[in-house]
Amino acid sequence: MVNKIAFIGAGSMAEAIITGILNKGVIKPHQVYITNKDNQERLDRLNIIYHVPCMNDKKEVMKEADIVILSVKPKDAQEALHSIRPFVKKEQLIVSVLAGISTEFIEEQLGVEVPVIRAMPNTSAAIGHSATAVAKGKHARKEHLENAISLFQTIGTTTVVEEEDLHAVTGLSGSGPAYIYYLVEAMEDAAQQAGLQKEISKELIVQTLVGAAEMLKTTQETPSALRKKITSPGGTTQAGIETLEKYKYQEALIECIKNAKARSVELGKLFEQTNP
Ligand SMILES: NC(=O)C1=CN([C@@H]2O[C@H](COP(=O)(O)OP(=O)(O)OC[C@H]3O[C@@H](n4cnc5c(N)ncnc54)[C@H](OP(=O)(O)O)[C@@H]3O)[C@@H](O)[C@H]2O)C=CC1
Ligand SMILES: O=C(O)[C@@H]1CCC=N1
Repeated sequence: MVNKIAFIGAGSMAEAIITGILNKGVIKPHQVYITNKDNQERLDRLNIIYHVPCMNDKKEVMKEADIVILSVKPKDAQEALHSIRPFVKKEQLIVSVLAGISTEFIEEQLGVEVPVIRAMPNTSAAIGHSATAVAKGKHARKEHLENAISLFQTIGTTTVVEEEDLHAVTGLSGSGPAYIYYLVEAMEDAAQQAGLQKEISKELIVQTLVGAAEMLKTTQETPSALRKKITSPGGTTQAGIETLEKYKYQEALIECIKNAKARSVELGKLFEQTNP
């Protein structure tokens, strides 16, 4: 049973996870402690919205926390880890959502044989629909992995992967929602240019995405088979898809995910270099 969760880092991802876990009701606001670097205004805002204890006191936030969620940017990893190092206990489970940063680095920087789980959720956690992947570090055992899975299960699906695969996962599903929002931005622009009212186009676009996602989830059919059913020879979809082919839409997406993965690898290399 989890009595206390500590968040080190209070940005977008922390807030998405906090919203998701509190909405489920399994964890109560008084069990979630949050700290950041120095942005008091942000802590006050989170306290007002979620009624969670927020403070600029790492010792107090870390004290008796069963799970510590690291949610700072990769560039701030070392400083944040050093700032909690004096308060980390071996019994605590450290869960990192940092892109690119290895469990080995976290273990080294904390200097204790603490169990570390590396996770890659996405911001759909806020509504219970994250696709999260998790991998365990050297000192993490089966029960630690199970605890992390239980936590992330409250905010969506959880998939166990090898740690080396988390770079690819980051490029695919960690960043993934942004690619979809980018697509929607373009669909909204196109709708506006075609003279559709904003409210009307919004409803149509969102339901089109929801419907397509549900079809992928509930039918046994491949995306390609589903696409072909919409594409009448000589029809409108064919005209649309031919335009996407002309602009190398699929190639662009493949390169997008490859580059996001490569950036995750790069972030690890950049920010795992220890400063003396
Ligand atoms: N956003 C997303 O969609 C996803 C993000 N992630 C990962 O989550 C992590 C956080 O990302 P995101 O929430 O977007 O980032 P944000 O910039 O929104 O938040 C970063 C937080 O870290 C805090 N911070 C910085 N330095 C320290 C420190 N030394 N001690 C304590 N807190 C510190 C900041 O505090 P202050 O404001 O005071 O500077 C801020 O609250 C990243 O590593 C990212 O790779 C993973 C999956 C998805
Ligand atoms: O852009 C980033 O680096 C983070 C990691 C996954 C999503 N956002």
